[in-house]
Amino acid sequence: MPTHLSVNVNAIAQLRNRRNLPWPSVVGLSRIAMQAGAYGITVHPRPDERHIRRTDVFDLSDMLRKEFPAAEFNIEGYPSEDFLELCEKAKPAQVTLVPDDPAQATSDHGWDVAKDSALLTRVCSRLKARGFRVSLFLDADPALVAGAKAVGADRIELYTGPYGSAFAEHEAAAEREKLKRTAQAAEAVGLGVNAGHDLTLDNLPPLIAAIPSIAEVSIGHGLVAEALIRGMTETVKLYRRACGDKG
Ligand SMILES: CC(=O)[C@@H](O)[C@H](O)COP(=O)(O)O
Ligand SMILES: NCC(=O)COP(=O)(O)O
Repeated sequence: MPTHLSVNVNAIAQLRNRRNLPWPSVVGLSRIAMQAGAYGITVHPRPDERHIRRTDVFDLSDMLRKEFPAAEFNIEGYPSEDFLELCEKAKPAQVTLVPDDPAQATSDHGWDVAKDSALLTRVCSRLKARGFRVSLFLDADPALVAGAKAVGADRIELYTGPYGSAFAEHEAAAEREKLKRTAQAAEAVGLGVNAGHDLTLDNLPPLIAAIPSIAEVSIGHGLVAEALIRGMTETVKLYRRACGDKG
């Protein structure tokens, strides 16, 4: 089975939030992503609503349920009471638990599953009782896998940030190897494997070639950057025409 693509729309919300205007539309662009064959949509609503707002979560959940009933809606975040209640109301297919501090600029590490085992056990059980798949954001370290299994997660999400920022090939190869060994350890104990953070058109194919069993990747920043590049030529032509330029 090919690796599923979940499109993370945080960056679209961040661009929209620059103005008090409704574009670019998070729901509209998610619809386009789904029409293009994405498997699902990912959001990471942060407590300060710097990008995804609570209302986006409900609007996306409604749109996907009505227009793409087979789509996977994936909500990521730190399991505060507010976050858990948001998930319970929005009813995603998957919740990805991330150990982020509210002030953190972006996700930059996975769970310390031993230290947070009581919290994670309680939260996995609560979310799974609602029928949501639970995935735990984890660093590339096979030693962490037993703890993820023990707290009751269904999947792990490999944190690929160090891989995404390793530009020298020998560094990328070393990171890929750690990710591969962690994925193998997870599969050996029956955990599914997702991956995400700073994946791009360049670094994704070698990752999938090394770990073909990755069930799902969630990609936002690189994908949205690529969409802007690929749409620029056509858009400038349209604006030139709007200026009356017939050349
Ligand atoms: C959990 C994870 O890897 C993140 O990539 C996250 O969803 C990105 O968050 P920001 O878009 O806020 O940087
Ligand atoms: N779950 C990881 C994710 O959604 C990736 O986001 P990004 O780093 O590609 O923006």
